[in-house]
Amino acid sequence: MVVQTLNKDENKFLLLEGVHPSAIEILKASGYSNIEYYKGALDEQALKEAIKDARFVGVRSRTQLTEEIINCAPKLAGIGCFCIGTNQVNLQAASRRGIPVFNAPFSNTRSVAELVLAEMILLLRRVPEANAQAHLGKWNKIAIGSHEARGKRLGIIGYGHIGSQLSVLAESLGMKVFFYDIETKLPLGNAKQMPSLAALLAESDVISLHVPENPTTIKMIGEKEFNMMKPRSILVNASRGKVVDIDALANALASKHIGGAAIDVFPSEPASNSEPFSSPLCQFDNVIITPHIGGSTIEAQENIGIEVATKLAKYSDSGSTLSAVNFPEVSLPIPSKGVSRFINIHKNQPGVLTAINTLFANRGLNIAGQYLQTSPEVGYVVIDIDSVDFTRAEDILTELKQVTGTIKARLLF
Ligand SMILES: NC(=O)C1=CN([C@@H]2O[C@H](COP(=O)(O)OP(=O)(O)OC[C@H]3O[C@@H](n4cnc5c(N)ncnc54)[C@H](O)[C@@H]3O)[C@@H](O)[C@H]2O)C=CC1
Ligand SMILES: O=C(O)CCC(=O)C(=O)O
Repeated sequence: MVVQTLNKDENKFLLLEGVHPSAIEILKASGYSNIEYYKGALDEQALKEAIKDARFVGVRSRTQLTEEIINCAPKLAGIGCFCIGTNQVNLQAASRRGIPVFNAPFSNTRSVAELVLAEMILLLRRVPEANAQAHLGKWNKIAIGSHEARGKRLGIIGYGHIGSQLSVLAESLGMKVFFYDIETKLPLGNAKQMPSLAALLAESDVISLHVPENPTTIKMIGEKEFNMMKPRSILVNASRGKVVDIDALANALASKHIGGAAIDVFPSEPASNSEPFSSPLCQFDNVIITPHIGGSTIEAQENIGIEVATKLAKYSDSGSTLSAVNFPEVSLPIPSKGVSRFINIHKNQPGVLTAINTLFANRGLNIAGQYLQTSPEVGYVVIDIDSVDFTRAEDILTELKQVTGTIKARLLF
C-alpha cells in the first residue's frame, strides 16, 4: 500500500555502495522517486556534499557514517545499513540526532555460513596451495596434511545467527562443534558451549569467528591466542577485520604454527573496487583471501535491498521504528483515515510528554492515539489527532519543534 505522506519528493534517498536495485523498486513502489544512487562508496568530501540534503541514507560496510558526517546532514531522518554489521555508523551520534538506524539482521546469514563451510573444507584439503602451484605449472599430487572435515573439531566464536547456522551445517558434515559466546546460548544439535575462549582455542582444529566489532572483540585474536591454538589449526574470519591482529596471524603462518586461514575482512579495506589492496597475508598460498564477499550473493543482496528499503519507507510513512538498532522501537498500526500524525523525538528528560500533551489540549485537539517508547537517552512519541488541514498541521508542527528537549519533530500525514 502506498501511504500518502506529505511531500514525498522532498525526501531524498542517498543510496551508496551499489545496494541491490530491489531497494529502488521498493522505494519507488512506496512513492519515493527522489533517489540518488552510487555504485561505490563516496570519498569524505563527496559524501559530505551528497548527504547534506538527504533525508535517508543507505550504506553497506564501507561508508563510515561518523559523527562529523552525520552532523553534515541537517535533514537526515533515517539510516539504512544494507548489511548486518552496524559498526560503520556512530550509533550514539545518530540517536542523539534523533536518527534511527536499520539493518538486515538475517538476510545474508546463510551466504556467510556457506562460504565459511566451503573455505574450511578447502583449507583442510590444502586446496589453496595445490591450486596456486598448479597455476604455476606444478603438479603436486600428495595427501600429506590433507584431511576430511568429518570428525574434526570446529570452534565457533560468537554463536549468533551466523555462528549457530554454521554449527548446524558443520554437524551435517560430521564435525564436532564447540562454541564460545559471552552469552549463554542454546546449543543446536550436539554443539557444546565452552567456558572460555582459551578452552575453545585449545580444543579446536578449525576456528571460525562470528562476532560483531565492538570494544570487547577488537584484536580478540592476537599473538597470545595464536599460541593457545593447536599446531596446524585453521582460522577463518568473516566477521570484522579488526577482530584479528593481522601481523600476529602472518607471524603464526610464517612459523607454520597455523596451518591455513581464510580471511574475508580486513582492518582497513579499499573504499572501492578501483582502489588497490595489499596485506601481509598475500604472500601465503595457504590463505584464502576474499574481498569482504561473505554476504555478497544475489539471493542475499536482493533480500537485503527489499528488507532495509521497506524499513526506511515504513519509518518515513508511518513512523514505525520496529527493529531499529539504536532507537526506541515503536510498532504502529496502519494509519486509519481521518487522522493527522506527528512524531516527536526528544531527550529523555522529565516534562517533555506533559508539554506535548498540553500543546494539543490547549488547541482543543483530541489525541486519537499515542505511542511512546524511550531509551535511556531518547524518547520517541507518535501522536495521532483527528485530522486537521495542512496549514493548521504546519502550525502545530512549528510549536511541537519548540517543546523543550525536542531533537526532531515531523508531520507525517
Ligand atoms: N563477511 C561478511 O560479508 C559479513 C560479516 N558479518 C559480520 O558477522 C558478524 C556476526 O553476525 P551475526 O551472527 O548475524 O551476529 P549476531 O549478533 O547474531 O551474533 C553475534 C554473537 O557474538 C556474540 N559476541 C559478542 N561479543 C562477543 C565476545 N566478545 N566474545 C564472544 N562472543 C561475543 C554475541 O553474544 C552473539 O551471540 C556481524 O556483526 C558482522 O560484523 C555479517 C554478515 C556478512
Ligand atoms: O555486503 C556488505 O557490504 C557487508 C556485509 C557485511 O559485512 C555485513 O552484513 O555485516
